[in-house]
Amino acid sequence: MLEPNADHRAAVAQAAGVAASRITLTVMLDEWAGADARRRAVADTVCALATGCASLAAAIAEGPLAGDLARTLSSGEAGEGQKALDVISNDIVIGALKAAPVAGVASEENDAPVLLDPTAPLLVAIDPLDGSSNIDTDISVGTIFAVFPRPEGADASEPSAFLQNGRDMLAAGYVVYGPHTAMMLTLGAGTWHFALDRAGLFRLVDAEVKVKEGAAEFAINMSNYHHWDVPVRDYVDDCLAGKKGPRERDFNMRWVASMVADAHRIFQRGGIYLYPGDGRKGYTHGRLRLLYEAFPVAFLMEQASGSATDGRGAILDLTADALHQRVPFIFGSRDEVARVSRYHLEPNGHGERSPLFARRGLFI
Ligand SMILES: O=P(O)(O)OC[C@H]1O[C@](O)(COP(=O)(O)O)[C@@H](O)[C@@H]1O
Ligand SMILES: [Mg+2]
Ligand SMILES: [Mg+2]
Repeated sequence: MLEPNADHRAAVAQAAGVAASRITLTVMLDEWAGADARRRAVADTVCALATGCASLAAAIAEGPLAGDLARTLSSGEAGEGQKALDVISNDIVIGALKAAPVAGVASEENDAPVLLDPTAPLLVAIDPLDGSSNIDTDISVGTIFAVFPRPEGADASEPSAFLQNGRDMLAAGYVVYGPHTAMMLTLGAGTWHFALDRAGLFRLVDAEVKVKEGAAEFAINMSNYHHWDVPVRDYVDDCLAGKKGPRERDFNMRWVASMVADAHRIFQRGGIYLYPGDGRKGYTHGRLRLLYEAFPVAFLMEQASGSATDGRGAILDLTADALHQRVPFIFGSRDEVARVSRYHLEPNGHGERSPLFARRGLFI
């Protein structure tokens, strides 16, 4: 049987030029929390989430050997039917959060908040499994989470407790279950990158993640081109025009259809992700959910010198007005996100755009 042993791993690490042993998430969190009670609560919550995600990684790694994880249990609007693995993921992460100081959980998989310890200081918003359309194809999926304070006196079983501003978030992160399992985490002072080892520990890869500028790579589901509004079409047209267009360089395109995997690539090499609102029924505000998809990724991005917008303003300046609210979501390298914002905010020719390339159309 091919079972990688410690020697094998050390050899790989040596060959890759990295240290074989790295500082763990638990140690980082412990150091960060110190004697501060609020920080300690956040650290315990992130630890609980990490434990849940490590078990989930093991279940996902078994694939079809763990049963038909991709079987559809119910169909939903916007192609979001619930799959078996969605439900398993939800049970695992909520089960793990029972050990943390969390009053309630707003999950993509539950219509209403799930009440845990009503007097606890924190709330968690979570997408237990992002990219569920990819389960049966062995493509990366993920978990996305946001940690909020429980407002004074708020009842965590009520959606209103969760309807907070993006800048109220205390911590946010995601775990991507790819060829290796990785976590991106922010506690509000930078973005940290970890990888899961075979013993189930998240080990530090980079404590100063920075999203590069100047990348020529965009991610969008091109099949929706004819449903987009003018600013988004103009932006993509300009990228597609390549060297002969206003951008004067060729662009590459990627679309994993697991937002976490697209985000993870952008953290590694820059670029931009767009899921705008479009003309299809149910897609006026795009597809992604504000509380547990856009907020956490926007927080991670801003803490890594990237940015995130709905086309009009920073995602983190929004205040949620419904638990499962959708939002047009554009994030990535700061220069590209700023450019897309200009296309939205400057209807007549997008600032520096040459009239040769200007499209006439209705500004939304
Ligand atoms: O199939 P589409 O419309 O391109 O949508 C893909 C997008 O939908 C999502 O999968 C939504 O996440 P869920 O799997 O949690 O519903 C994003 O991760 C992804 O970018
Ligand atoms: Mg999702
Ligand atoms: Mg999901």
